[in-house]
Amino acid sequence: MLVGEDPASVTYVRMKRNRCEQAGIRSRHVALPASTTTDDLVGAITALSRDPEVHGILLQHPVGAHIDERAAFEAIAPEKDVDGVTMRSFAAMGFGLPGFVSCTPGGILRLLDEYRVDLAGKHAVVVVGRSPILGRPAGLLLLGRDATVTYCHSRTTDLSAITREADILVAAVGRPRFLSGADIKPGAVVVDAGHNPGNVGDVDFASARERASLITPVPGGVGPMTIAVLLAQTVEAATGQLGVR
Ligand SMILES: Nc1nc(=O)c2c([nH]1)NC[C@@H]1CN(c3ccc(C(=O)N[C@@H](CCC(=O)O)C(=O)O)cc3)C=[N+]21
Repeated sequence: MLVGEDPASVTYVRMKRNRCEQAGIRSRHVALPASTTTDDLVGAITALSRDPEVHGILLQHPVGAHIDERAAFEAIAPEKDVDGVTMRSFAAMGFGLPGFVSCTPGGILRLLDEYRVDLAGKHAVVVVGRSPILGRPAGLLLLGRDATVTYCHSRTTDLSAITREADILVAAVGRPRFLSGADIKPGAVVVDAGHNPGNVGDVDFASARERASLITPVPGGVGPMTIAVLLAQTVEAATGQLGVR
């Protein structure tokens, strides 16, 4: 689902739908005009929430500034919240209870697990931007795995001094090449969750790879994991709703 015509958003929606198709999951793209109001959007999502043919709903963030995005997210039925964006999903994740997680943070954890990155007791620094579905939930998931979590942001004093203490550094700022080798502790694991125009991450890969023991590239790092988690949670939602498990 899409509000407005931001070209990056259009690309992401297309990628997600392609991957659904490859996985045999039918997808419906509900493109709404830029003039859509909060009421229109909540109405459209409520209809999908009630539609028994639909098992998962993703509202592509960000929506236009004139729209109450939170109200729109909350119109997603909890059992269809495959992107983990509702307050209920967020709270469950924060409490370490089962439920759908935000796809990018979920993908980051899957990636770290796959590469056997030890999290317990490690200092994880998450540099957050303005996305409600990325940095904050990523920190909560890391906390749930017993990492010592520090959140940094654009107003953090001496950011680099903190990132240089990170065993695991998650960049989720949304600013191209915001972090580089000088901000990284030698041997750190660097996760670049940034997606900026032109497929540029939040980390300057060339200098960062000199210091990091493991580092995710952009493209080909976190992005495909986001989509993998989306598909996995959609299958889980469908099997749950169809009672086939
Ligand atoms: N409610 C919501 N949930 C999201 O998960 C969400 C969203 N809104 N809004 C937009 C961002 C962006 N996003 C991406 C997912 C995959 C790639 C991805 O797979 N990228 C490829 C790039 C492929 C290419 O263009 O070459 C890669 O990193 O390798 C990128 C970006 C999900 N988002």
